[in-house]
Amino acid sequence: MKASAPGKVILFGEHAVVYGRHAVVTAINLRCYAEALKSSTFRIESPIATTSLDFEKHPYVSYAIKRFMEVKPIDGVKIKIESEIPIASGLGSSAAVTVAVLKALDAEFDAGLSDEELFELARKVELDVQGRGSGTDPFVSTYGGAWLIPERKPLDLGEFRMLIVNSGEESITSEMVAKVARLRDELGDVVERIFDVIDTISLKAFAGEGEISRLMAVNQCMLKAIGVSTKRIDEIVEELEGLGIAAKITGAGGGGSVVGVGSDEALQRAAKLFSGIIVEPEREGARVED
Ligand SMILES: Nc1ncnc2c1ncn2[C@@H]1O[C@H](COP(=O)(O)OP(=O)(O)O)[C@@H](O)[C@H]1O
Ligand SMILES: C[C@@](O)(CCOP(=O)(O)O)CC(=O)O
Ligand SMILES: [Mg+2]
Repeated sequence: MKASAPGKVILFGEHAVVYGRHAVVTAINLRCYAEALKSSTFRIESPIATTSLDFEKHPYVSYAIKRFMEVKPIDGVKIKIESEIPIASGLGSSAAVTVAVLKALDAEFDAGLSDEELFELARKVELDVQGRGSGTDPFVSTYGGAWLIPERKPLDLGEFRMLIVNSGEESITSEMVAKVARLRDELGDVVERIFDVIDTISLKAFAGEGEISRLMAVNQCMLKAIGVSTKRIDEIVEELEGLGIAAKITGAGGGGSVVGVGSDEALQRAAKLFSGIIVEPEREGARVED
């Protein structure tokens, strides 16, 4: 059986959300597709590699199968993955592949998982691989839509278009989350206060208070302060702002993507200049594909 799950854009609150602060997040119209077929052995085919269960080359997929087997033991499965979501780019490719694989396993082996049970398994997989995580990505890949996290308050973004510019540098979430944890251990209250500022920004943005471009600019400054921006990301942000586009890191940073918000005309022009893509909110989460 084949299933899919969407990627996501964190508009506000990444990293702070790992420590219980608010984030504003939306699923986007880029999806990861996974096919699961009963088999007597384990095989995983993806754009990355073809392996058996392999916790090095396919950590999220292998842990997803392992976690699924706690619910329903199986003798083997062949998993085939295709994805529209750039890998290690801050768009939640890890959660999307995890949720898509779990949804495909659920359908192929008729495990009868509810959305909440699917999310819980995906959240465990995120922790298995990353050690730390807010569960934001697994939640929004499972349920789709746009939300204020952690209360799961829905947000109607309508056709809110977002520009995604890839920095060309890989963003390895587990490494960036660990880097921020080290800084927090070192600076303690300083980092907590930065998280409080990001928390307030997310709440203001959700309430429609304050100019979104200012909120994004301050959020980006806070992400730079906790060490997850790069020279290239700073350049992209500055150049986009010069084109009248509000811009910030989306996701773990340390590379990956910058999200831009502005007029359709400005976004189209910038997409051409930066070879970026324009994405839209996605209402649908994990689903079985016909
Ligand atoms: N299409 C895919 N096929 C197999 N694994 C994938 C795929 N997309 C993402 N992954 C897994 O997710 C990891 C990237 O996750 P992460 O570092 O969290 O970046 P992102 O910001 O994309 O979530 C990859 O190293 C790989 O293990
Ligand atoms: C940095 C963080 O806030 C988001 C990570 O997003 P991504 O894996 O870079 O798409 C981590 C988390 O919320 O668990
Ligand atoms: Mg990730």
